[in-house]
Formats: sequence, structure tokens, C-alpha cells
Amino acid sequence: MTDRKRVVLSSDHADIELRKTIAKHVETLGFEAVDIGPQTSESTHYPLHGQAAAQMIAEGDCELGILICGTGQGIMMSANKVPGIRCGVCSDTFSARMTRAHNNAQMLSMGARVIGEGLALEIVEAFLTTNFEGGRHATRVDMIEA
Ligand SMILES: O=C[C@H](O)[C@H](O)[C@H](O)COP(=O)(O)O
Repeated sequence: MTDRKRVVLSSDHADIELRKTIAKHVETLGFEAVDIGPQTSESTHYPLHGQAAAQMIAEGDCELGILICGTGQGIMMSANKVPGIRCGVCSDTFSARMTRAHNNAQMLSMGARVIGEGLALEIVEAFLTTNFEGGRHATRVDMIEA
């Protein structure tokens, strides 16, 4: 039995090695990494993977999620089609903090062809270690959901 928050990870073929490196980093930060693949770099379709990961959050299997595709855009759009999911694409740590603090995003998306590994790991840490501030931001997030 663990009380660590579960973080689902998925990607398309753009960079499965970056996803695996991030999964290890997620564990070192004290979270449980739930890496749902894919396991090979064979060309695949990002909507499948964005939707599968988002569904795990929507169903309560995981609290947070991290997605990777070439730009972070397509897999983010796919995740955001799942009701109740808020996923932001981030290429900087400020945005990663704010998408948690102000938007209560459960999912972070990044572009493996946009940023390098070092920055990706810092963005992940900023995202996972920031909490939603609530207050006026909760009113706005409720408006998104409505
Ligand atoms: O938003 C979409 C992502 O960037 C995909 O990773 C990208 O479109 C895949 O392109 P390709 O099939 O040329 O590797």
C-alpha cells in the first residue's frame, strides 16, 4: 500500500526514451510513475495515447499525467477531449507552475522535438511540485468545466 500520488505517462513514437527518463525522475520526486507506453519507437498515433492516459485520470486511476509527442500539441489536444481533463503544453517552468497553480491542470504535455531533456525534467518538477491555489482561480476553472 502506497500513498504516493500516481502519475500516468504516455507518448507517441517521437521520443519514448525521454518518457522513460521522465518516469524515473517522477519516482525520484516521490511520485509513483505509471508508464503506459508505447514500448517501441514504431510509428503510432498520438490520439490513442493521449486519450488512454487522460482516461486513467478521468476514471481516478491516477491523479496527474505527463504526455510527450513531437510538439506536445497533438497529444494535448487529444487528452483535452476527455471530459474533465485539463492538459497544458509547456516549454518553460513558469508555465508549468502556472498551469497547476491557476488552471488546476492534471496533465502536462511537452514536445520532444521542441525542448531538451534537461529542461523537460525541470518542467516536470515544476508541474508536480505546485498545487492549485483555488480562490478566484477555482471560479474560472469551474467556468471551463461548465
Ligand atoms: O502533434 C503531433 C506530434 O508532434 C507528433 O509527434 C508528430 O506529428 C509525429 O510526426 P511524425 O509521424 O512525422 O513522426
